[in-house]
Order: sequence, then C-alpha cells, then structure tokens
Amino acid sequence: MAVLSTQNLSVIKRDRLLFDQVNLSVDSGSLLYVKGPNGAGKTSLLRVLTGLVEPESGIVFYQDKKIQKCGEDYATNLVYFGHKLGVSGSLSAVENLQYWCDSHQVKVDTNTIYQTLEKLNLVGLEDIPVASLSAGQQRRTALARLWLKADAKLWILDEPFTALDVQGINVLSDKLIDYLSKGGAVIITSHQLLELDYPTQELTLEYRI
Ligand SMILES: Nc1ncnc2c1ncn2[C@@H]1O[C@H](COP(=O)(O)OP(=O)(O)OP(=O)(O)O)[C@@H](O)[C@H]1O
Repeated sequence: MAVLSTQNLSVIKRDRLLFDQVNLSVDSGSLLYVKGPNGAGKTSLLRVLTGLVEPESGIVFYQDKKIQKCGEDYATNLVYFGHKLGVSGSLSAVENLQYWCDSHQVKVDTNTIYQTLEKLNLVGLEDIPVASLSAGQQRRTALARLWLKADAKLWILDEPFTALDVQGINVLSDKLIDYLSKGGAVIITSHQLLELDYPTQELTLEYRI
C-alpha cells in the first residue's frame, strides 16, 4: 500500500492549467523529486498533496484513503515544510519549536530540542529571538521539526535546501537518507541539484502556457 498516491490530479490557477491528470505514488522508504521551472506548479502540487488546497479535479489518497476522510491520522503522520518558515521572529528557536511541537501533538522535552539544535549547528543561538538569526540559521531552526517528528510517515518538503550552506546541505541530506532508510517517504522540490545517494523517482512539471 502506498503512503501517498493521487488519481488524475489537475490544478488551474488564474485560468492556466498548471498540471493535468497527475498520477503519483510514493511508498514507504521512497523518495519522489518534483522538478520543473519557476511557475510550473510544484508548490501548488505539494499544497494539494497536503490537503491545504483543493484540486480542480482528482483525488489524493493517504494509505488508500481519501485525505479528506483521514481526519487527524494524515496530519499526525505528515510534516509539511513549505516556502514560509512559520516561525515567529520574536520567539527564540527553542520557544518556536516547543510551540510547534505543542500544536502538532509532538511530545518532546526541552532537552531534546536543545540537542536537535546542536545537530543543526545552532549552539549558543537557541535562546535569542529568531529574527536576529541569519536566513540560513532561521531555516535550520524550522528544519529542526524534521528531527523532532521523524516518526511521521511522510515528509513533504518545498525547497528545503534554500539558504543552507554546504554543511547544512550535508546535514539535511544525511537526515533525509536516514529517514528514508528507516521507511519514511519523502516528496521534495529543489532547484539545487538533488544529489542524494538514494534511489529517486522523478516527476517533472512543464511550464504550460
Ligand atoms: N494562490 C494563488 N492564486 C493565483 N495564482 C497562483 C496562486 N498560487 C500560485 N499561483 C500561480 O500558479 C503558478 C504556479 O505557482 P507555483 O508556486 O506552484 O510554482 P512553482 O513551480 O512552485 O514555482 P517556483 O519554482 O518559482 O517556486 C504561478 O504562475 C503562480 O502565479
């Protein structure tokens, strides 16, 4: 049984058909790389997969069940990392992550959050307002959610490598491979070349006029 699959997904934005009849299927331990130029519809597709946006037509299934019928089960087993980081600049990294965990029913103690931030090279920056961190450090803060919710069955990641330096890219790449190797499923977009040493399915969206 696929973790996530679709049947004939089509999305229109401003009278433009972004994609039509998309059928995809992602199993446990599988990586799907969604490619395409700016404006092709990658983010739109990912948002439909999360259930945040309704498609014009077609169905998204989580473990063979329509996502609209899954209730909390889908949300509990999903991490969506979108373009917007969803962090509050006035809160510290620890406070942001504690808040995120509380609102996503992720049970962690504060010590685990500090340890996770250490893995992301944010030692000494855990307790200052996130607004005073660099762009890459803010992104690392948001990405810590992947470490904190590694028992989710599916990660949907929209450009997670943006603003990361080489070390950050390596840390995230290793985490993705670790998660996939343990049976997680990943759907990812990236304008940087995705060079994960892991079997990768690709879905390319063309820019349609
Ligand atoms: N809420 C919206 N309302 C109207 N048009 C939208 C909306 N969201 C996206 N679009 C349009 O849909 C098209 C696809 O946008 P989308 O963000 O999905 O592309 P993308 O492939 O992710 O692009 P990029 O590589 O630049 O991130 C764009 O032309 C955009 O203007």
